[in-house]
Amino acid sequence: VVDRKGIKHVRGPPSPSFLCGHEEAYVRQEEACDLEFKWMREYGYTWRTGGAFGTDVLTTVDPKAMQHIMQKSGYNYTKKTTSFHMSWLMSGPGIVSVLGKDHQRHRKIMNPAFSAAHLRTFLPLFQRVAGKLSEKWKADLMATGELNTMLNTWLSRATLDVIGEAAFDFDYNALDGGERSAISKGYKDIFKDVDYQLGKPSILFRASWDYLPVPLLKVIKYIPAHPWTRIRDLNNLYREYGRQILHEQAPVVDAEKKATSKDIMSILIKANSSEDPKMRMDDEEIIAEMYTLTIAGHETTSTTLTFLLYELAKNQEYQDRMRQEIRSVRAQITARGGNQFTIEDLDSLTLTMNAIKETLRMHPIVVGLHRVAEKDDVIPLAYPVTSTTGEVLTEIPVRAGQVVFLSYAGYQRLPEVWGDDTNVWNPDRFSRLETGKQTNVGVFANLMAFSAGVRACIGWRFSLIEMQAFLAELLDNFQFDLPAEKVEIQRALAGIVMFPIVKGKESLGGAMPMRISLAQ
Ligand code: HEM
Repeated sequence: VVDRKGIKHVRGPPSPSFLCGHEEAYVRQEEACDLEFKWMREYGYTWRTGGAFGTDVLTTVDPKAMQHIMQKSGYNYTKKTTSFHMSWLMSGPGIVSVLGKDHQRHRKIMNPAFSAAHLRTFLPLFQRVAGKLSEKWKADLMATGELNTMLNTWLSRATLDVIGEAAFDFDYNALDGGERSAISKGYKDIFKDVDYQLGKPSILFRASWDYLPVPLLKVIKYIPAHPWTRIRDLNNLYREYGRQILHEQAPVVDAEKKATSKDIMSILIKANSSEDPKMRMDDEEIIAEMYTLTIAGHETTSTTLTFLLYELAKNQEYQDRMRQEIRSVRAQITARGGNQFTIEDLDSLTLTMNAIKETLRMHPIVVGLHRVAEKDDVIPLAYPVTSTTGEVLTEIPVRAGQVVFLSYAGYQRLPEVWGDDTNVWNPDRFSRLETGKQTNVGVFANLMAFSAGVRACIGWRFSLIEMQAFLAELLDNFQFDLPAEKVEIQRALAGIVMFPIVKGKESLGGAMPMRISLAQ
């Protein structure tokens, strides 16, 4: 191994500014991830970009590097201060904002509620909420014949109701727009308000966190200016609800009901009380977990569904085929005297599953993640790159403290892995992919959309079943078309989170106008 100081020998685009590096250009891209798609073509699959304050960031879309960093190195690659502290400001000490041993403790207590067997029990809930959404659309369609609406808003409310009930048996009442939907209003566009189109001062302020002690960072929450007040208000609102929910959840409130409760929080509270007292979560952590589950578990799923239905509106032929497959399985269910899809029925919907995979591939909601090497290390590459001096690099030695950006969006466009048409939404690719030849990464379908390893998405199976159930209900009943008036949808970035907006109407926030009618 050649010992080197830093990664200066790795090629990459020249840094436009010592202070901000490429960070400003990255967050201000018009179309999410166009920059890395360009750099991948120019420099190969691993390159160097500029971070803030003259630092170098190793950026990669290489599957072997991802497998090494996220899957094989345990906690040796940690989160950047800006990212875990931002989560802390939003949610408090929940699973997304704690590190190392604390993270292990949280994860252990949360895992039982996310077992494959337990998640199956949520299917009737997913179907009930999808059915409710369906009824609402049908009622509107009775009056108008055609519904021109913001699809993302409806789906976001539906997935919020789902996560409320699944996570802590709580009715957010978002689909009905009821009183408790204060929280749903509080969440609306939170990522956009906090992270969208950051200017230089915000970028530098956040980058400075890497150099400050964590106790000092805690006072950021008291800064009386946007976006910190916005975060604080939501956090306060949430803590109020959290305490109320925790009280409603306490075993003393209704011991009989609690014994049979299957929501995530009940299982978590049971797992917590059977832990060694030193390892237990306290109330503050449990409330933070509720907030975390709500924020991690609703817009991610609803935005993925939004992009999927957008692609179906553009690909009518696939939409028809998907609907036919759903209806033919539904006919079998009726023939056997049933009235709802079972998990096995949903799994038999190959076209639906392929559409979900393809949407996660093309439109990953979390476009990539930063990690920091805790120790000196050597990162192996599946696709060697050429150094500034013309050497072929098959691995990259890094020093402790090196920041790495893993672009999931970039990896998921590699022609070597996914085929030549990677910029086209083509779900049928998943029926012909030879997965045996690929480097094994991620938790599902070799995608990185749910990340990988010790901090992979805990809710990926939950999300898949939820999406399958919603699609079976919605495609059976409705036809999705682009609006009659042409609008341009852009993929906007808030930090590393992607969401759709209408070009020229950015002030609307997340938006996906859609024309919905009854399916023939
Ligand atoms: C399509 C939907 C989803 C996508 C694309 C997604 C993606 C991700 C990604 C990329 C991470 C890693 C974040 C990081 O390391 O900073 C993550 C973590 C997480 N996700 Fe998801 N997620 C989805 C749905 C859900 C759902 C439905 C839930 C809950 C029911 C959930 C709960 C979580 C939690 C708690 C974490 C933190 C895990 C940890 O740090 O140990 N997610 N998710």
